[in-house]
Amino acid sequence: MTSNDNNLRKRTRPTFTDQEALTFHSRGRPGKLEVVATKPMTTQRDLSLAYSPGVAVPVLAIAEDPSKAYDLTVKGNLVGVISNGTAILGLGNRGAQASKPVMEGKAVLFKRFADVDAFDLEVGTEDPEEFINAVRFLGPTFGGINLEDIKAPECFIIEARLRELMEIPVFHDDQHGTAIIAAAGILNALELTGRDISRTKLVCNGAGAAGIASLEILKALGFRDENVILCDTKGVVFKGRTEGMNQWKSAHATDTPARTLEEAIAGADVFFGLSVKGAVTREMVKAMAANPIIFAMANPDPEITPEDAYAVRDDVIMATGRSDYPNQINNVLGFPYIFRGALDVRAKSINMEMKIAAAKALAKLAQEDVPDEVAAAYQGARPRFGRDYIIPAPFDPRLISTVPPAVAQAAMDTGVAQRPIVDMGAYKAQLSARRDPVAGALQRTVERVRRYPKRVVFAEGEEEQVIRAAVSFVGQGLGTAILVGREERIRETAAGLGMALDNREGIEIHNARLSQRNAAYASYLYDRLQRKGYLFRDCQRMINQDRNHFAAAMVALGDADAMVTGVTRNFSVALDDVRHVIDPKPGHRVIGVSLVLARGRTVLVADTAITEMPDAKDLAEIAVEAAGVARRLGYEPRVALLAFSSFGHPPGERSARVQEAVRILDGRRVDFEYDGEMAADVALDKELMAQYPFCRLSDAANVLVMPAFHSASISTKMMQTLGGSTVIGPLLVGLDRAVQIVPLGAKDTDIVNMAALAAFNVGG
Ligand SMILES: NC(=O)C1=CN([C@@H]2O[C@H](COP(=O)(O)OP(=O)(O)OC[C@H]3O[C@@H](n4cnc5c(N)ncnc54)[C@H](OP(=O)(O)O)[C@@H]3O)[C@@H](O)[C@H]2O)C=CC1
Ligand SMILES: CC(=O)C(=O)O
Ligand SMILES: [Mg+2]
Repeated sequence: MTSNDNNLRKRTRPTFTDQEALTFHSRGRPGKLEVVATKPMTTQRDLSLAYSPGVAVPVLAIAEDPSKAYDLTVKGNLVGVISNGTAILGLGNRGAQASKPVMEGKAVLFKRFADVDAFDLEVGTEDPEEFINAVRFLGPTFGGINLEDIKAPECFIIEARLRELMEIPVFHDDQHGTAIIAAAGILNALELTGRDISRTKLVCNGAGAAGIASLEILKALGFRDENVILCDTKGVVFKGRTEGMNQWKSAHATDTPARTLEEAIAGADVFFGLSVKGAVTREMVKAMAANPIIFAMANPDPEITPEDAYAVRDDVIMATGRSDYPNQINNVLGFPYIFRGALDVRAKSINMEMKIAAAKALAKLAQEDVPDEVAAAYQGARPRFGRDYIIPAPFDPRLISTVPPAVAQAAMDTGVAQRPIVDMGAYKAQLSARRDPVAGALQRTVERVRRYPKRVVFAEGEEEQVIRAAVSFVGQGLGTAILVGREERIRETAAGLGMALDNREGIEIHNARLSQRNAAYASYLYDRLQRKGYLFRDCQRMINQDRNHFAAAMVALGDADAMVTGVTRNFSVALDDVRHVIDPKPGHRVIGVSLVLARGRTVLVADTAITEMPDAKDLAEIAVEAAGVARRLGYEPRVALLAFSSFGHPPGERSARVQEAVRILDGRRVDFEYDGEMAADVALDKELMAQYPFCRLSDAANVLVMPAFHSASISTKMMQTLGGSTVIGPLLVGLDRAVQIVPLGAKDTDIVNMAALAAFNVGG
C-alpha cells in the first residue's frame, strides 16, 4: 500500500451527535428548504405582470402550445422528489412523514450539485395504485419525477406504470441511480484487476429496488446471466424457488446448487451488497477469489466494514455507500447530473443508453488526472486512479460538466431528446458556471483542516456563541479548541447551553491570569513594545487582562496554531490588539479580503478592512495579496482593478491612480491575470467586457480590487444586505501568524467558518 492509500483509508469519521443532527434540522427555519422568487415582486406593475391580469398572457400561450410551459414557467428546471417512505435508506418502512428529511435532503442536493430546482412530496399511502394515481396527474408541474425510497417490488410496478402514463422522465433513484454509480465503480474495478466482464462471477445480496436495477445495468454492460447469483433474505434466488419470489427476482434466478449467500460467495469475483448492515462475514470474504471486489452499499451501515474486510484480505477492492471511507458508491454522484442532462434536452424519458452513458462518464472521470483546483476537493490528498479511487468523490467539481453532456448526448442519439443541444462545447461551459460555489469554497477549506487538524484559540471563550462554535469546531474534527476565559464561568455557561465540557476531548480552557505561560508572553510583548512607550507592567497587564493579547501571544509563541476573535470588539480595536503581538509576514501587507458568494459565483473583494485610501503602489500590493488568497482557496485569480470608469473613460484623478497601479503590476511581472481600470459591471459581465477586446482578462473577474476602503466596505455590505449574497469576511490576510477577526456579534456558524479559515491559514 502506498502512503497515499494509507492516508485515504485512514480518513476520520465525521463526528456528530444525534443532538447535532436534530439541531441542524431544527435551527432557524425548520427543515432544509424554502422557496425563493426569481422575479421582482415590489411594485404594482410587478404584481400586475406576475399575477392577474398579466399572468393571463402566458396562460393563453401555454393553453395554445403546452411546450411553452418550458419557457414561461419553472417546469423545465423542476423535479419532484416523491416517496411513500416504505424503504427509507436501509432503515426500512418508516412511513411517508418520516421520509421527509431524506426527500428535502435530496431536493437540496439537486440544487447544490446541479442547480436543478426540486421539492419533495411525501405521499401517505403504501398502496401502489393509490400512489400511482397521486403522482400520474402531476406532469404539468414538473420537468421530471425522481421517485425515492419506495420498497420493492411495489417500486417496480409504480415506476413502470408512471413511465407509461407520464410524458416526462420518471426515474426511481434507488434503482437506477445506485445501479449507474455502482456500474461505474465496477467497470473501473474490473479494469484494475484485469478481469473480462463476460467471465466475471458476481453475487448480489439484496433483491430489492437497488439490487434488481443493478443487475439489469450490469448485464447490459456484459455480465452473463450464468455468472450472476442473486440473494435475498431467503438465500439464493435459484431457478424453481417459490418462497418469497416475484417476477423481478425470477428474471435473475440462476441454475445453481448454492442455496445460501455463504455458498454462493465462495470463489466469487465480485460481491454487491444492497441489503442490510452486517450481512457479510469475514469468513465469506476469505472464501472469495483473488483480488475480490466488494461493494458493500447498504446505508447507513455497510454489509461489511472495510476494516473487517481488510483484516482478512489485503487484495480486496472495497467500496461502500459512506462518505467516510474511500470509494463512496452513492447515488448523489448520479441523480443531480442525470436529471440535469435529461432536463436540458427535454428528454421524454431516461433510457438504458442514457444510464450507461452516465456510468461510463463517471468511470472515465475517475481515470483522469486530478488537476490542482480539484485536488482541494479531495481533502488535500491528490487521488490517483487505483484501488482506493475507482469513482469520483461527490465534491468533485468536474462532475457537472462531465455527466450531463454524456446523458444529453445519449438522449439525442436515441431520439428521446425534444430539444437537442446544438453546441456541446458551449453547453459544457454553461454547466461549469452553474456550479454553486457557496459550499465549494468552504468545503475545501474544512476538508483540508480536517485532514490536518489544528489548535485554534478562541479568544472570547466566555461568550455563548464562542463556546458553541468551539464545540462544533471540535465535533467536526477540525482540531483542538482553546477557550480563553475563567474556567468556572465557561463551564457554567456551557452547562446552561446543555453542553457539558467536562471530559470533552479536544477542548482546553486557559485562564490568562492563571496561565503558567503569562510571564513568557509578557516578556515577549515587552521586547516588542519597550521602545514604543510601554512599561513591562503595561505588557503584563495586557497579557493578564486582555484576551486578545493573551491569545495572540499563544499563537506567536507556538502554543496554538491560529486564533479567532472579534465577537465582542470592533474589528479595528481587535486588530490593534493583535498587531501589538504579531507583525505582517515579511514582504507582505495586511489587507482584508471578503468572499462574496452570489448566485452561481464566488468573487473576492479587497481591501475590505485596512487601508483607507490606498495609493497606486498600495493598490498593486492589494492585488497581489488578494490573488494569493484566491489561489489558496482553489481559484485561478482573474483580478480587476476597479474604478468608476473603464479604460480611461470618463477620465478622473481616482481612475488615473488605478491605471498607475496596473502599470506597477506590469513592472512586477506578476503570475496572475489582471487588468483595469474598469467599472464593476465590465469586470463581472463577460459580454460587457467584450466591448474592450484588448482587455487582458480571459473571463469575468473573480477578484475585485476596490479603489478605496469605503467603496470596498459599502459594496460588500450592500451585497449582503440587499443583494441576497453571502459575504464571508473580511478575512485578514498578510499577517505572520494565522489570525481571523469575525464581525462584531458574529453567530456561532460564522465563528466556526472563520476558525476553519484561520486553521487553514487562508491569510498566509
Ligand atoms: N449506496 C447507495 O447509493 C444506495 C444504497 N442503498 C441501500 O441498499 C439497501 C436496499 O435498498 P432498496 O433496494 O431501496 O430496498 P428494498 O426494500 O427495495 O430491498 C431490500 C432488499 O434487501 C433484502 N434483504 C434485507 N435483509 C437482507 C439480508 N439480511 N440478507 C439478504 N438480503 C436482505 C430484501 O430481501 P427480501 O426481498 O427477501 O425482502 C430485499 O430484497 C439499503 O440498505 C439502502 O440504503 C439503496 C439505494 C442507494
Ligand atoms: C442513498 C440512498 O438513496 C439510500 O440509501 O436509499
Ligand atoms: Mg434512497
